[in-house]
Amino acid sequence: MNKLLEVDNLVKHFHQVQAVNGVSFAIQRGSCFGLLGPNGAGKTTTVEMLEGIIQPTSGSIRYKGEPTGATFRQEAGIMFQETSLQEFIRVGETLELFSRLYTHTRPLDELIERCALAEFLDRDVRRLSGGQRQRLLLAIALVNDPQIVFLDEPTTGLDPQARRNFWQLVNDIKQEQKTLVLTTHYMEEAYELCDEIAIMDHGRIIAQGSPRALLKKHFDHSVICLPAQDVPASLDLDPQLNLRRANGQVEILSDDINLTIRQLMAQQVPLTHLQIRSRTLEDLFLELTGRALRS
Ligand SMILES: Nc1ncnc2c1ncn2[C@@H]1O[C@H](COP(=O)(O)OP(=O)(O)OP(=O)(O)O)[C@@H](O)[C@H]1O
Repeated sequence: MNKLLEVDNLVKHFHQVQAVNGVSFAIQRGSCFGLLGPNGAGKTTTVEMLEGIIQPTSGSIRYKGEPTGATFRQEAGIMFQETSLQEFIRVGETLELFSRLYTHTRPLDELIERCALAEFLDRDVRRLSGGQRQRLLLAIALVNDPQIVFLDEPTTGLDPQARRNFWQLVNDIKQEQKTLVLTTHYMEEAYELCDEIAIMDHGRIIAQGSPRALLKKHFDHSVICLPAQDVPASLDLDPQLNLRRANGQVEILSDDINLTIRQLMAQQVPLTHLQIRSRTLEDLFLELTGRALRS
């Protein structure tokens, strides 16, 4: 049995707010499954139903083929967005406190090394940087040596370097064959970490698959980027080409780069600053919803 967690037609209504509107998916053992979407899409509500923190209005969740219960609670690790860490205590004491909650735990020394916490063990948890705090929260999620780990927007607010360091940690955990469920606003993060993603909007899944397969299915185009001042408003291109102007740039979606460049040259558009990029998951989101992921 390769499916560790199966979700069928999950719905959650908060009075008149329809936060989650019937989502279904299965998460394979040892994979990283990502839920992506903008603020309010329903990611946290979905994950909190999976974690058992809130009850679904309807729908089912099965872990190892059974409704989630005591086994799931012992075998799941949760990295909360805002775990309220006990104030006035130190990092090492915090880990000890959480490890006492479980019958089966992972050696703390190993966790401390894995999450690079050795230097901060005696530090008050209020004095940690954003990256250090996230590493501590991850260590807490791993304290019971879970088979499935939930990471809810684990890198929100971190600087790019701290984010990349955190990704390395998550990749190390993946190597241990743990199953991961990740929510994120960052398409780059999903591309880097996830084997499969579900893109959510308005409480529904609007696209699902591996990041590469999704890009391949939806896009066989490249994007030609030019400074806006180099591209005259009167430019006459193939009418099927999609051209958009934003932030001082012109972006042209093209499925035939050679032809598009010939058309630009024929109209004396300077190409000194031309750049060509592949389309990203960010573009995919824009295409599917007509909105940018981060507004
Ligand atoms: N306890 C609640 N009571 C009422 N409405 C809620 C509650 N929790 C969430 N919602 C609403 O449900 C919708 C989905 O919220 P949710 O937090 O799941 O989205 P999200 O995709 O996780 O967003 P974010 O990225 O901002 O965390 C939103 O409209 C939100 O306002």
